[in-house]
Amino acid sequence: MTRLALIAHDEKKPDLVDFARTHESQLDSYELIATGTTGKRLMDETELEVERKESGPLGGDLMIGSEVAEGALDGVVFLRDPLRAQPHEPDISALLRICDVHDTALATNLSSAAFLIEGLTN
Ligand SMILES: O=C(CO)COP(=O)(O)O
Repeated sequence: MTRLALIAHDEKKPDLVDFARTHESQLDSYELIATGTTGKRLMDETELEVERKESGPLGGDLMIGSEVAEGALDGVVFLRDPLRAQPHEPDISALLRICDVHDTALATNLSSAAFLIEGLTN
């Protein structure tokens, strides 16, 4: 089964929820994981089932990165806030890096996220 991670920084969470609603039937056929607060928002605001990891600043990005390293994930949608520095920037960099190390599909904005899930379906 396709396993996809969904993550968004606070300013981008509404965009991710909208994205998840738009693609809900497709996402519903995947195993979804998310960082803590993102996962809660998705579960509260859509019908999707999401396995929640720790919140990003508490290690959630690293937990998702470890799944990438294990080859357990088919893709990562990570709507980063490009306009604000995050306290856990090293963890964010680590996640992006490990996606590149393992050639795991990674989308960091909505346009590429749409391509990513289209690609996962085909
Ligand atoms: O900070 C995050 C990703 O770097 C997201 O974490 P939350 O989903 O817990 O807000």
